[in-house]
This record gives sequence, C-alpha cells and structure tokens, in this order.
Amino acid sequence: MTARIKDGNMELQMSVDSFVVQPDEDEFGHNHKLLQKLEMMSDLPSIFGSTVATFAVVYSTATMVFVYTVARQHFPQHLVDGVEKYGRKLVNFAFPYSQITFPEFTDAYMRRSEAFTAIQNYLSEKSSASANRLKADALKDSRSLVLSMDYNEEIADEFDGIKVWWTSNRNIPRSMQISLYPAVDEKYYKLTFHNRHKKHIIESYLPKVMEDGKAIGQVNRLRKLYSNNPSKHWNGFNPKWSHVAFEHPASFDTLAMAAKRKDEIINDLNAFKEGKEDYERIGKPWKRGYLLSGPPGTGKSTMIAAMANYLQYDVYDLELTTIKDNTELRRLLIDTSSKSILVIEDIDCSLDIMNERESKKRKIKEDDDLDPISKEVKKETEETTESKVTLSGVLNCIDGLWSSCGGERIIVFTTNYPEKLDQALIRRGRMDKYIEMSYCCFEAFKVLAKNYLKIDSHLLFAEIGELLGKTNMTPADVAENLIPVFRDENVETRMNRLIEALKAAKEGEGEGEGEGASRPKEKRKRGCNIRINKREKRNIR
Ligand SMILES: Nc1ncnc2c1ncn2[C@@H]1O[C@H](COP(=O)(O)OP(=O)(O)OP(=O)(O)O)[C@@H](O)[C@H]1O
Ligand SMILES: [Mg+2]
Repeated sequence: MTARIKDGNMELQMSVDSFVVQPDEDEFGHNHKLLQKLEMMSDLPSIFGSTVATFAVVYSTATMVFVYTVARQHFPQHLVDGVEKYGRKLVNFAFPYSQITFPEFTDAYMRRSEAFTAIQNYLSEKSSASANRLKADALKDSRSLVLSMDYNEEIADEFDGIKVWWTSNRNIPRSMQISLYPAVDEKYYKLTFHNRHKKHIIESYLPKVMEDGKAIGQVNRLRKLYSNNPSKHWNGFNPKWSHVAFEHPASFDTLAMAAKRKDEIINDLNAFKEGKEDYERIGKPWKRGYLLSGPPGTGKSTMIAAMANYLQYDVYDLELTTIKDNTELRRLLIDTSSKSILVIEDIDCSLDIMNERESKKRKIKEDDDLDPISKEVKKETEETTESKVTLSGVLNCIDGLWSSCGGERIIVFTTNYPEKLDQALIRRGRMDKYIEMSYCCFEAFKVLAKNYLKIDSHLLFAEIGELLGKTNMTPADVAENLIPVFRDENVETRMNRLIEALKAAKEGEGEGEGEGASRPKEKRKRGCNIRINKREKRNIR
C-alpha cells in the first residue's frame, strides 16, 4: 500500500508493492526479518545494477503473468477464481503481514509528502534511542541537531500492545531522464504490521503518528516573521509576503508584568489553543482578537513576541499604509497560514480608520469650506496618494474570508490611543480581549531586575518600589537604566542610576503641573494617562 495525504486526510492506495509476507519473530512467533531480506533482494538491481537479478525478477514476473493469462483463457472462470482465492489464503497464512509505504514526494512536481514529513518527525524521537545508524541534520539556528534513522535501519514501535516496524529506504533513479527537476533519490518509510491489526493500525495508530509528528514538526520548525510587500511588486517571483526567521527572545518569563495579569493572559491563550472542539461546537471561527494598548515602551510588541513564542506561531506584521485598497487587503489575508498571529501595530496611526464615522463627518465639513476647483484637486490628490483601505474593509476581512480560511489564528491590534478607536473595531466578538499595558509597577520591576541584574531581592528594592508607586516610568525606561554602561558594571551602581532617574522623573512630573516641564509634555504627546473608559472595557471583554 502507498499512503498520501489528501485534503488533510490520509488516503491509502493499493499498488504493486502491496504484498503480504512473512516477517520475523513477533507475538505470533513470526520472523519479520525475512521480509526485509526479500526486499533487499528486490532492491538488488538498483543497488548493484546486477543484470542477472533484474533478469530473474523480470523473468519470474513475466512467467507468472503468462501462466495466469493462459489459465484464465483455458479454464472456467469459477475454477480460476477459486484457485486465486485459495492461493491468496495460503499466502496470507504463510506471510500474515502487511506493509504501507510512505514515499517522500507526492507527485512529479516533487512536492514533499506531509505524511512523510510527519513520520520523519515522529521517528526522529524514537530513532535516537533505538536505531544504531543515525543521520544528523542541522536545525533552526544550526546549533541543534535532528537525528533520524539511516537507510535500511529499522525501528520497532508499540501501540496498544501491537508491535509494528518502521524501515527507512530510498529508490535510486534507474535511468537517465530528461527533466526540469534534477534526479534525486526518493526516500520512503515502510511500516510493517500483522494483518490482524490492519484496521486498528490504519484507523488509530497512523492518525496518532500523523498528529504527534505534526506537533513535533511545529515545535522544531523555524518560525517566520512575515511582512507584506507593496502590491506593485507582487508577481510570480515576488510573493505578497516576504519573511525572515522569527527569533525574538521574549517570553512570558521575561515579560515585566504583574504575575496575576500574566497568568490571566497565559490561561486565555491556553484556552484558545486547546479550544478547537469548543469553537467547532459553537460554530465560531477558531480565531481570537486582542487589543493591546498602552504608552510607548510599555511592552506591547514584546508581549506579541512572547505570545508567538508561547504558542509557537508565525507572525504576520501587516503594514496597512502600503495597501492600496480592500481587495488587496483581502488577497493578503487569504495568503496567510493558520497557527499565526496577524499584527496590525498602531492601528490609530495606520490609516484614517480610527473613527471612520467621525472622520467622514470631519471630511464633509472640510470639503464644504472649499471652492469647487480646490475640492476637485483635493479629491484627485487623495485618490492617487491615499490608501483606500477602510475600517469596514478591515472588519469584513477579519470577520469573513480570513476567518473561514483555516483556523487557529490570532489577530492583535496595538494602539497608544484606545479611546479614539471606532466602536465597530472594539465591539464584543471582534476584539475578544483587551490588554492594557501599563507603567512599570514594583512587581514588573522585580522581573526586570531578575532579567538584567540576576537578583531576586536587594536592600535598594524598597526605595525603588516606593518611587515606582509615585511616578510613571515605562518598563523600557527602567530596563534602559538597568543595562550595564560598561562590562561588569556592578548591580548597586545600576540600581542607583535607576533611583536617580526615578527621582528626576518624579520631580519632572511635579513640575509638569506648571509650565516648562519637558517630560510630562512629551508624555502627553506620546499618549500617556490614556485609560479606556468602563463602557468600552465592558464592550471588549
Ligand atoms: N513589559 C516589558 N517587559 C519586558 N521588557 C519590556 C517591557 N516593556 C518594554 N520592555 C523593553 O523595552 C523595549 C521596548 O518595548 P516595546 O517595543 O515592546 O514597547 P511598545 O509598547 O511596543 O512601544 P511602542 O508603542 O513604541 O511600539 C523592549 O525591547 C524591551 O526590552
Ligand atoms: Mg511596539
């Protein structure tokens, strides 16, 4: 049998290599090694190019075909059928094993079989323990190695008390062919098991191998950070998205935030990741929307990276300003894969979609004040320079097409000005969770102290805690003060630098009540003290 994945399901096809043979010793007292020896013999022509072996195989096959054809012509049909039936029974009795082959490529275009990759991942964990000869491949950062079984190696596996055997082998191209694609060895895996367990192996064991293999692949794969290319460059060679390896080191352990809030977000992500059945049952697309708000430097982008690392998802960073219209937006979103986070940073600045209704009203009023010629010139300029992606376009895409093309997707909007966002964007069901990133509190500082100073407590902590309670400093600013100015700068010096900075910020904030304070002015400009009002919060949660 040959296996391939079709529409996400495994499809088994009977082919010439389907046979039932006598493998060596197992729970039935058979010796499945014999099977491999037979296989090795059938591989002899490819391995040694032996004409004798080739001739023997061709001759015996031709003889059998000839005898069978003659018999069919000269003997009554029921007799031939009977002989065939009992012949098969005899073979089954003597060789009660089945095999399934999983070739590396699915078709002539050399597309790699999903089943093959999943099995490779599944076996990679088992090979290192049980196979004697292993192959090593570099993974991700080239520092870690993935081990897999070498050709003609065998691994035994057990499932619900049933023993199965996996072997790895390859077909060496036998003839010179003129092809666009270079001739390569086709690797394959072969699974051998007793006929008695065929149903259980096909219905339970193989789906489990696929699932486990895919999960291992998901963890091992090199994750990607995608960014959208300007549409004028899209063609067969330049895709809509270009990508680099996503190697952001952020994690929830290093994210400076109160532990309770962090746990709440982690639990939310867990519920989403494991909620496939729930979403299906409810009939809701398997996606979740997060709105991250907070002043610059409070860790919104860091949070997204931590989420992606936690879930092992790819990240699509969507730059709305380079998209011409809603059609382009739709094409871009359709081209994203599942198990991904779609990020639209600074949604308030990306487009004039903050409050579409408000801006429409404002625009009409502005246009009314213009004379007809200026109105026409303004319209033309807007048409040629402005992106025509609209809030409704974004919302339609999120709710419609994008939701229906594959599940396990997260969308994250970030903003410094949550109160300016259109209600349609933050309504319940669209943005499922609102996360407000705030200034550095003492608990968040302790995480930063652990990250940067490698300490859990210190005499100076009390003073820092007190100052943090009285002033607004972002985690980015706190971190900046904790970074050593020169190699091996001691911990006290760095903490004292932070204390000075906090005192200066506090004084600055005090003066900010009056005229001439630089920091509060800057903060106002950058959107500090923004708090989403209670009604909006209720809408989002
Ligand atoms: N909560 C945090 N935990 C850990 N590090 C943080 C946190 N907030 C900020 N930082 C540090 O400050 C830097 C800037 O933070 P980040 O880019 O995540 O802020 P932001 O909220 O996305 O800012 P902006 O609104 O300007 O995009 C990060 O590289 C990180 O080192
Ligand atoms: Mg950011």
